[in-house]
Amino acid sequence: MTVMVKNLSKSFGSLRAVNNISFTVSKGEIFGFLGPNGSGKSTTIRMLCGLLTPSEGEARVLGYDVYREAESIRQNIGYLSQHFSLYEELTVKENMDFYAGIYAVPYRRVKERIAALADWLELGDKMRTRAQHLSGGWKQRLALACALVHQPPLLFLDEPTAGVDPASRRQFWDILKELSDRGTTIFVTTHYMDEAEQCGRLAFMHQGDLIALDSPADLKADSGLNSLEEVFIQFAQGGGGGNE
Ligand SMILES: Nc1ncnc2c1ncn2[C@@H]1O[C@H](COP(=O)(O)OP(=O)(O)OP(=O)(O)O)[C@@H](O)[C@H]1O
Repeated sequence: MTVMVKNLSKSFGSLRAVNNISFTVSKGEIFGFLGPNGSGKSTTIRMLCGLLTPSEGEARVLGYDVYREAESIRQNIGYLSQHFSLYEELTVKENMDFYAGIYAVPYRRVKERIAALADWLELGDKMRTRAQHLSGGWKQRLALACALVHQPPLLFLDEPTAGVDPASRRQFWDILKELSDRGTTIFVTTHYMDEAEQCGRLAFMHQGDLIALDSPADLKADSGLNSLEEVFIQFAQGGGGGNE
């Protein structure tokens, strides 16, 4: 099991941001994590990435315990958020080199690794371009390359396509699908329902609770609604139709 979460909670003072959630994610799955603003998605991701200590419950990521082995989790996962940090003054290649260093990619492997990623993500003719001169879609693609430079078996994406144009978003999802076909597990939050539709399973968060977890097709069938958009709105309004 790539991710195992059992009765996990996080409180900030009297606010219960994540309330007793449980689920598992299997290798190679594209797992969509949905919910309205403030429902606890980022807090959950931060706990699973080893960036925030839970208040209660259990979680293991790639077999590592989130309480005792947070550093191992951070070194072995890929993480990309909407606020991806590229070094604007550095070129595409220098950014990738920098992240290879952060993730301790063995020196003798760095060159081939970067060349393979550049080739696959079609960054080859932009290697000497400074990040600041790239468009939004290309910046995001470079950020993905940086997040993959250590070949993580699990990639966390927190609203990775916010502010990216539709064509680039579609290309980005083609890349995610290819990654998943190769066995990389993808854990992704999004507010775009066309993206949610591409996930194998979707989890819905509502005020810290996990209120539904199923495939897009079964979520629609069980609620009797035609679109994920409608399912989302129903869950967001009252948590109705959940399986708890
Ligand atoms: N460090 C913190 N201290 C206090 N409260 C926090 C902290 N981090 C998050 N919260 C609160 O916890 C709740 C859940 O927030 P979280 O960011 O996990 O939601 P989200 O589902 O990711 O929302 P969004 O879609 O806006 O990113 C919110 O009420 C938020 O204000």
